[in-house]
Amino acid sequence: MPSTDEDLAIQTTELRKAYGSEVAVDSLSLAIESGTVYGFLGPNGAGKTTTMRLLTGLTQPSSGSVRIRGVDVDDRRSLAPHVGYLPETPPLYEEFSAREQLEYVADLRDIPQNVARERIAEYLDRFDLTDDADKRIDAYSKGMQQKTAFIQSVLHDPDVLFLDEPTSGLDPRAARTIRESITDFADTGTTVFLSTHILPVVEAVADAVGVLFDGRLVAEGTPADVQARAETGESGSLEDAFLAVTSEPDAVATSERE
Ligand SMILES: Nc1ncnc2c1ncn2[C@@H]1O[C@H](COP(=O)(O)OP(=O)(O)OP(=O)(O)O)[C@@H](O)[C@H]1O
Repeated sequence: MPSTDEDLAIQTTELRKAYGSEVAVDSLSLAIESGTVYGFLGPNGAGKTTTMRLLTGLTQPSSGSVRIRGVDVDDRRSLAPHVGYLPETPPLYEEFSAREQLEYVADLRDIPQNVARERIAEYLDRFDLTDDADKRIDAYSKGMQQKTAFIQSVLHDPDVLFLDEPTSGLDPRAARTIRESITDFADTGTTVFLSTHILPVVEAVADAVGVLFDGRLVAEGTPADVQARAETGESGSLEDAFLAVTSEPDAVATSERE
């Protein structure tokens, strides 16, 4: 059954972003249904972070449009309660402890204090941060900061979650906790837009994959579809497919349009 606009958590139409003569994102049309975990892949400089910033309204497009849950992305007041974003460089107050940071974000998000305290305690425990929760963030390792940043992006239970390299700097246990959290969110209907270079993470959690190359979407579908279309053979991994479609973008883009 064709999806209607209301079923779409993320919809972009002919999205384009240029910085001077440099076109970072071009002709990007996405239609991502609610509850999907969408793995967004692409080599360095392909335009993934720019896309994330467009999808979260932090950057204005040169042309094209973005709708989140059917609402124009510029309507930030309506969307803020529903959207979570873990950027590449997360904003954390280094002089705060993780607990203070999370309580501060909970307050900004209007989460009632008793609910916030309970939720924060659960997440700190889940991410093995309880013992360090009252230390200043500037004394944290990169991984501890990343875990704190992940928690702050999901504290308000968003319907649409944007994650830019969420497992960056994390040890295997913490990375697994993030993967499990993504799956748990998806099970409760959250849409997760996940940008990462770590293909096994995408293979483990994504229902759909989009591959960006030079600002354009060169392949899209289920991980199995993308592998099949890249003609990497039955034993081909997502990595093989990624390498194939990001070296011959024209061929795949053409087959996508047929
Ligand atoms: N603020 C900016 N001003 C000028 N050019 C920019 C700006 N932001 C991004 N670009 C350019 O846009 C292109 C896409 O960059 P972007 O950071 O979106 O890529 P990416 O896929 O996230 O890369 P990586 O995987 O390395 O993080 C690059 O050529 C980059 O130099």
